[in-house]
Amino acid sequence: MHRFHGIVLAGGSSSRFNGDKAFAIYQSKPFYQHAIDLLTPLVEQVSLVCRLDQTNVIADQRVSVLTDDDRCRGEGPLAGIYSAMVVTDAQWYLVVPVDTPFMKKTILHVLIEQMDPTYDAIIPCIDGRVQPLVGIYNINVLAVIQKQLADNKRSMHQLLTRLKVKYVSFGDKESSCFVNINSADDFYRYITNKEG
Ligand SMILES: Nc1nc2c(ncn2[C@@H]2O[C@H](COP(=O)(O)OP(=O)(O)OP(=O)(O)O)[C@@H](O)[C@H]2O)c(=O)[nH]1
Repeated sequence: MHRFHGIVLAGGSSSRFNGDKAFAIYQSKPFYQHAIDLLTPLVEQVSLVCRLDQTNVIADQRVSVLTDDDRCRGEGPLAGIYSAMVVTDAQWYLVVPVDTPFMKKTILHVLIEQMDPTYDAIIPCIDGRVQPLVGIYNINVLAVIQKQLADNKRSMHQLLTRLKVKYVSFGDKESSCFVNINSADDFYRYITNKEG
């Protein structure tokens, strides 16, 4: 068993985006590569969990490319976390979504510093808003996730109510790191408009 594994969640349907968010380009690099760059120096191994149709396009030697387990394929971020945990062997999992291209290592370092074996998860909060897609989860949560999925409860927030969570607050200054690109409008507002 290794200690620390990274998970990039990339298998969403991008239904609010014009195209596949995983391949959207920011600073000349696809979003999925930003996420891999972020995790690679921090963990022992990285898994990227995506849809079947993405597997031929994702090219990065640094990661294991996985798809969702048959039992929960396409059932949301919880399915992605479950699918990586069930085929890997680690104590802790550092999770990032593919659509937060401004996330910084410094934020993840703060979460790592807060790791504590008496908790199930270490999760950031911005202005009291919980951000469960970026976080550290103990392997203990696998059984809880499995039960949630079996009960058709796919909400990450709902998962957190079942766990012992250490919340880590970040200030306003860091809120830009958590910006989520969901729509073409978000892409224009935060990327095209700024990059010119
Ligand atoms: N592996 C996997 N990842 C997922 C799944 N659903 C969402 N994700 C990822 O989880 C993160 C957050 O998901 P959403 O914001 O809902 O993104 P999305 O589902 O692609 O977008 P919408 O269809 O617009 O909701 C993104 O990084 C997605 O790629 C899934 O079923 N499996």
